[in-house]
Formats: sequence, C-alpha cells, structure tokens
Amino acid sequence: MDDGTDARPAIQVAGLTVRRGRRTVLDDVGFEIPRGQVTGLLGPSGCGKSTLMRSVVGVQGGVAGELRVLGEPAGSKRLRRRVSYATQAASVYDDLTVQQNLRYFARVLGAPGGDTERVIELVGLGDHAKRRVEALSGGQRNRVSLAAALLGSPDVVVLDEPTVGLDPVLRVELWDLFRELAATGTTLLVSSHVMDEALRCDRLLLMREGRIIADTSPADLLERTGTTDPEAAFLAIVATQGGAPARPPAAASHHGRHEAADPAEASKEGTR
Ligand SMILES: Nc1ncnc2c1ncn2[C@@H]1O[C@H](COP(=O)(O)OP(=O)(O)OP(=O)(O)O)[C@@H](O)[C@H]1O
Repeated sequence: MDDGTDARPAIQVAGLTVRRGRRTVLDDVGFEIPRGQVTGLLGPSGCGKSTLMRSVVGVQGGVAGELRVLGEPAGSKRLRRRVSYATQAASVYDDLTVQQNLRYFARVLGAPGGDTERVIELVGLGDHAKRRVEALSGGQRNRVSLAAALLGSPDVVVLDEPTVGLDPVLRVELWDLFRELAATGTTLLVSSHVMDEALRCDRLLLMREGRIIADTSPADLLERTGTTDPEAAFLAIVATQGGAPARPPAAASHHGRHEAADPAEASKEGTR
C-alpha cells in the first residue's frame, strides 16, 4: 500500500502519442494524476480512453512519449503488484464460482489469505460467492473482474468503464466504494462515457478525438463553463475549441465492448 510519503504524482504522462494501425489514436497527450484521488477519464465512445488506460498500465503497443507510474516507467516489473487494471470485458472464468475465480487470482498474485472474501464483500457479491460466473448477470461478472483488480490492495487501480451495465443503485454503490478506496490512499483512474459520473470524481480528464480537452475538477468545470451539468459543460468546452458539435457522451447509455484487433494485444489483456 502506498504509504503517502512520496509526493510525486501517481501517474505522469507527457507527449503520449499512440498509433493503432495507420491511425493516430492519441495525439501528444500530457497530464498528471495525484495520489489518493479518484480521477475520471471521460469522453465519447472511441475518443481513446481505453487506449490511454492501456498505455498507463503498459500493455498498449505503438506508444511514444513519457509515461511514469509511481515514479517507474509504465509497465515495469516493479509495478506489477502495485498497479491493477480491469478491462471493459470481464476477465474471469465462466465455469468457476466467484470465490474460485478470486482464490485463483489471489494465488497468482500472491495476495494475502482472506483477501478473497474481503474483495467479494467490497464489490457486493457476498451472496453470490458460491455461484458459477456463467450464471451471473453482465454487471455481476464485471464486478468479479473488479474484485480481482482489488486483490492485494494495489496502490493504483485503473478501471475501464466499471459501471457499464449496472443499475443506478449499484452505480452509486460502486462510486462510494471508489471514494472509500481513495480515502485510504489508493489512486483510481476510472473511465466513463456517462458524464453524470464526472461529479463523483476529484479530478477530471475530458477527452475528445485522441486529445485531452480539459484537465480540471468538477467544480472548476461547471464554473468555467457557466453550466450546471457536466454534459452541457463538455459541449461548452468543445464549442470554445471550435470543434464540430459533439454527440454528448451521456447520450450513449449502452456501450459495446472492444476486442483488441491485434491478437498480441488481446493476449496481454487481463485484470492485472
Ligand atoms: N486494434 C485497433 N486498431 C486500430 N484502431 C483501433 C484499434 N482499437 C481501437 N482503435 C481505434 O482507436 C480509437 C480509440 O479507441 P478506444 O477503444 O481507446 O476508445 P474509447 O474512448 O475507449 O472508446 P469506448 O468508450 O467505446 O470504449 C477508436 O477510434 C478506435 O476505432
């Protein structure tokens, strides 16, 4: 666990450019993420959120630029147990129970005994611990994946759209969990295309078309744009940049999952 004595930002990114195939998917992106806070990465589908997260955890190919996590180069061995990542597609075994999945991941990660039960409770799956994952709903499966990302209490937790497919009550519960984790010193980077979730973050990175268009806090975002809701704020920022009107991120309530086109990339995906 991060002891909080290192004042450097948890994540430092400068001049990050990513090419996927012939496309420049991230274009000269730079930002810093403070420790012990929830930073939201928000933007419309396809703007590059997943690519950015994959870069931060060191599993993205075609990356140029400077990326440091907890002071180490992104993806370095020393970060293996300190940084966790839950992809959009739940990375779990269907034919095992929730508990068996997490016991397996706990062994692989060398997480302490008892951690399995702790994370199952944290994500609210206590009543489903003995059920096979194939019998769970999509949102419950995603929470198994989230639980795996919390094993071993990593210092930095990167979560790609963790609230997709959840009902409003569960969404609120998960955001409360993120806040609790941050209060104990964990740094969270959480992506969403639902702009309402912006208000639950400490910091915000708004993205559009491979660029960061705002690096701000929820209060500053609303004040700066003179708006009362984050969706309007996003549109206001796009307008000030002279861009074409964007389809507001929140307009999409459902959301397809990506598969890495490159099998090498796909094989690198996992909960950690
Ligand atoms: N394997 C790939 N090869 C080439 N281009 C890709 C590949 N994967 C994604 N892209 C493109 O990169 C861009 C960014 O994709 P990315 O998945 O990072 O966006 P996103 O903001 O996470 O979207 P979503 O919210 O829908 O998950 C998109 O335009 C997408 O079409």
